[in-house]
Amino acid sequence: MKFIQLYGDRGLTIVKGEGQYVWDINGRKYLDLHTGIGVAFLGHRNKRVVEYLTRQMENIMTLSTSFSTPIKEEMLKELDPLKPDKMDNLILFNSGTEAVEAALKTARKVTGRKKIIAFKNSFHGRTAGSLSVTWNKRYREPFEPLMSPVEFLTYNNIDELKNIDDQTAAVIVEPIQGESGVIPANEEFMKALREQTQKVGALLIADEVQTGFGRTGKVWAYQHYGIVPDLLTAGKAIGGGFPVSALFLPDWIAEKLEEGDHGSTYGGNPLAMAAVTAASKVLKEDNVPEQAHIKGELFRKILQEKLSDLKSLREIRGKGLMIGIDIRFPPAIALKVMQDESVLALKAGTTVIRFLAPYMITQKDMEEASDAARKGIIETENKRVTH
Ligand SMILES: Cc1ncc(COP(=O)(O)O)c(C=O)c1O
Repeated sequence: MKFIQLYGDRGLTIVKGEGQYVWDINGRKYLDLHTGIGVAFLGHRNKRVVEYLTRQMENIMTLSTSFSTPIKEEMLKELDPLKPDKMDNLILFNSGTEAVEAALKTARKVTGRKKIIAFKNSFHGRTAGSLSVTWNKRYREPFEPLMSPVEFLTYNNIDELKNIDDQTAAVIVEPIQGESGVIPANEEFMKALREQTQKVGALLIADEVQTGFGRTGKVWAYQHYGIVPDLLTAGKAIGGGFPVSALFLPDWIAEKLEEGDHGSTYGGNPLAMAAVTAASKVLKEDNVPEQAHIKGELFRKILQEKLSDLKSLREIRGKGLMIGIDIRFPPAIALKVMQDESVLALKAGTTVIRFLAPYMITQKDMEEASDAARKGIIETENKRVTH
């Protein structure tokens, strides 16, 4: 039997992970800034997460949310101080795309409207609903017709926000566009977006599957912008490595959802709840958002120092530990060179090397990663000249 490779094969067999490192089958150690596309933000096999999952496995692993179990209460208690402003309710799913599907359905039900607005270069997932609000035609077009009507506006363009009208159910936005190249929204844009959605009665969905749970230096990235969205989707980091996602919602929206409106067999299973409980504890006890802020600043400074003389460097950007190095060229060669230097990173957009580091990354790790990036970029420049 063959496993279908929907993501490019990196040619490595990984057998172990611990903190910010992974080891391959030959015992070679790598600094992991790929982190399963941002999932292992709390490090591989975070002790607290392993402890909670192990304990939960000894009790009960699977249970429909029709039944209650003590870990649910514990999770709600631990998550409460971290919840997005005014969002006292949550529904659990298993992947980011599912949380987005639920957000879109909820917006339609609550507003009675159909139109969804998204932004150019957005990425929200690859199931039918989330794919319809994902910008990349290469992902979208072979599967059309998808959900409609959907309109794409230019990210960070305030003028175009007037297209959000009283037919609009919701606007979905990434506070920092991740997949398309680590592109932060600017503050005036987010403020104007909040104002316009409020004016016409459209819901504002912050898709924080990649930015959420401390990665950008705040628990939620919208908190950088002095606004509060109506709905928030989270995934990746929130389970400390376990597959789980969430839709957060305020009372006035939650009250309008009825039994049967949505569902998921695995959503809210006891293991996922144990993972979220542990991850929430770690986030608070280790001041993870603050560490991500401080370390992100340091990492960008080191990268600037080591890379700023390179002629292909366009920009080093991001917030906290969500960092993009825009190099004008496709990053494939650079990523391969870095991997050979024992640093795993990933691509974003067409020309960006992306680092999604775990919060326990050290200054030494940052220096090694920056040296590897330098080598990779120089090799890219040389190959582009000679070929
Ligand atoms: C902002 C955003 N939304 C949604 C998704 C989809 O998440 P998943 O791959 O877990 O379905 C991603 C994945 O990268 C993402 O970055």
